[in-house]
Amino acid sequence: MMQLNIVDETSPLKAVILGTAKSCGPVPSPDEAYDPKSLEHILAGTYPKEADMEKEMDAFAKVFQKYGVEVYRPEILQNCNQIFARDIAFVIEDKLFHANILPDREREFVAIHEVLDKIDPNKVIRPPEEVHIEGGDVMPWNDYIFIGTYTGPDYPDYITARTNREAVEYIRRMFPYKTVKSFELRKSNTDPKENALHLDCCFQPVGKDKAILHRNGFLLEEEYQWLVDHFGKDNVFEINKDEMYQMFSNVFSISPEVVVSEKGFTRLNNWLREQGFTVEEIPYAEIAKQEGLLRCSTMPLIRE
Ligand SMILES: NC(=O)NCCC[C@H](N)C(=O)O
Repeated sequence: MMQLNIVDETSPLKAVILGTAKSCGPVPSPDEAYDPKSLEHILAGTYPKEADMEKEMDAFAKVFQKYGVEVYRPEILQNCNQIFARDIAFVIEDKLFHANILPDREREFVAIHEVLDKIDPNKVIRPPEEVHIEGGDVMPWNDYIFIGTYTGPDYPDYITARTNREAVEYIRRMFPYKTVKSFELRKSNTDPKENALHLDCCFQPVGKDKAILHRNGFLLEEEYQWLVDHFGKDNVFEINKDEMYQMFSNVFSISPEVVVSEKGFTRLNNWLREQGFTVEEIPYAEIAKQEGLLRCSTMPLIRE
């Protein structure tokens, strides 16, 4: 049996699911897109090619190999985009939650059966139907659980709003001894620069006490300010609109000292190195065209 353990975003990684770009299907039609950045590239004729994305994911897998991380891959489903393993499930402490994801993406979950078979069935939990939640919005951070949400009355109009009020209440009920802190995110179905698709598209902790953050991703100034105060202004790397669009906040921590990042994120990578991090740079700009990057492509199972 696999003993799951995730209580933060950065402790040394032991086991992870990494998505796959294999057999991800033809270029979607504009009405099949479920995020504005994919839509932009579909319309411009620049949607990423499977072979290019596979190369990027291979580079990511090699970094895991270098650090001795056990990597699981989903079973390949025909013509199914399975790159973003993050959203289909998430682990908090020793439990794996089966996300109530956008219906367009539900098919992706069954493909991780190799991992599910190794987990005590009592530790695999499916929230009730009214709880909409995706792993990109969920971040355990020691005594806290951070959750990105959108609770406006027009929630049903946004295909980019994936985690609702019921989800925040549900996680509070499941973890009464943790502080569940929710953040209202800015949503747009059409403009990727005005859309924080998930919390990890505008914020992520790195190391033990630092964070990458984008103010405009948050709808409420006081919630953004809470994060600045929590980490301390000097520990926050503020990114601009274009950097959020490039997915600067979606790097991935292998440990408190090692961060995997995109090779073109020069300003961020320099800052990380100045702070003492080892930065493992890989190419990931093709996958970035689908409004997801490195954190989105992983689903951590065990951190030490
Ligand atoms: N955690 C994430 O932000 N995941 C990225 C998911 C991108 C995918 N195109 C989606 O819209 O679901």
